[in-house]
Amino acid sequence: MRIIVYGAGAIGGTVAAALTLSGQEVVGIARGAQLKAIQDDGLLLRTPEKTERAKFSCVSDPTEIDFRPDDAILLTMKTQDTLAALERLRVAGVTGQPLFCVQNGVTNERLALRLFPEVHGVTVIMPAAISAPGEIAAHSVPRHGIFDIGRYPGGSNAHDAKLAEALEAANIAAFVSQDVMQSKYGKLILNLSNILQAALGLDADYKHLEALLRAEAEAAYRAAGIPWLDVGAADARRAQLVKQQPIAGIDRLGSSTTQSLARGGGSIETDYLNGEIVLLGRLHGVPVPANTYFTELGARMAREGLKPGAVSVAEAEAQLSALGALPTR
Ligand SMILES: NC(=O)C1=CN([C@@H]2O[C@H](COP(=O)(O)OP(=O)(O)OC[C@H]3O[C@@H](n4cnc5c(N)ncnc54)[C@H](OP(=O)(O)O)[C@@H]3O)[C@@H](O)[C@H]2O)C=CC1
Ligand SMILES: CC(C)(CO)C(=O)C(=O)O
Repeated sequence: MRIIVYGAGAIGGTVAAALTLSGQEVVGIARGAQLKAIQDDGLLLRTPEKTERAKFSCVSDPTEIDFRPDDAILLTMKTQDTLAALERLRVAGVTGQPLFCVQNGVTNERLALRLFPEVHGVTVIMPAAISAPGEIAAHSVPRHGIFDIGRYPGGSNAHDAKLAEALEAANIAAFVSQDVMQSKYGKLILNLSNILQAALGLDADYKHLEALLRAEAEAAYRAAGIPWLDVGAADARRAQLVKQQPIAGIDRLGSSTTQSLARGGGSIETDYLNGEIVLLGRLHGVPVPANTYFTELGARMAREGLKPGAVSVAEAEAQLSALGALPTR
């Protein structure tokens, strides 16, 4: 098996580097400064314990790859970039190869299954960031992360087992799941806070707003009949396998959404995180004003190039009160 990592950023870069360092054949797909850096000198994987350089082949588009029947393709771009990437895979002649959505949210698998038959979901617990072009900071020890892996929409097959084996050899804890979407819906509840941190800042006190977003999500899930699995603090595997630690010389890590706003690339994943709850609310008649407000705020911040922390908690509270999502003070 060869592993194609499409989107060699924070998660894709960690996975591509760790797999390469374990002896696995990897081809990355990247763009911009990240592509140039990887092509020039590989990817530097920095962890709290060590720094290692991984050299693997990296291209700018799937059409540069001569795909083989036993390739496994990992999608590791943010959700707003998935559809364009899937279309490029189709142009490149990918057909029945397994496609793994190593991404947050629950939209990617459905998008992929429209175009490809062998789609798998992966729930990603892996705090990581691009610290500079060609350099990834992976903050978790003793493992780089925990992945739950399963076939979409349910069950599992030999492709899941094979990928899990390769990831385990690369220090990523991998568990084959018979219902991976349950854990992805659980992870989505955690990711509703991404925009809180991104908009209000790393040190803001937004626990009350987090509770609001989660309560709306749980009401929407119940109305839609969607089961979910708690993969937060209640997940006993975390304490053993993913302890987030600082890396000398690297600034404090923010969520993937904070990273997007800090980079200012003009797009954000919030439409597919909090926006998923907005969609469910609209489909099932459940009021979700707080998720709607933060989804629209995320879009505005990306559009206007606002940096993380540009909005105050008081401003967000005032807007939410006006929408009836919070009691008026
Ligand atoms: N970072 C984290 O700690 C975690 C992230 N996740 C999830 O993992 C997924 C990936 O996030 P993350 O790694 O943070 O994102 P990043 O933005 O760090 O990495 C994605 C990379 O893919 C590149 N890319 C996108 N489209 C293409 C394309 N068509 N061709 C080539 N390269 C492309 C992006 O380039 P460009 O920058 O130019 O857009 C970027 O370098 C998301 O769903 C996220 O929510 C899950 C858990 C933790
Ligand atoms: C939950 C969290 C914040 C963990 O890294 C994440 O999934 C993200 O950064 O998107």
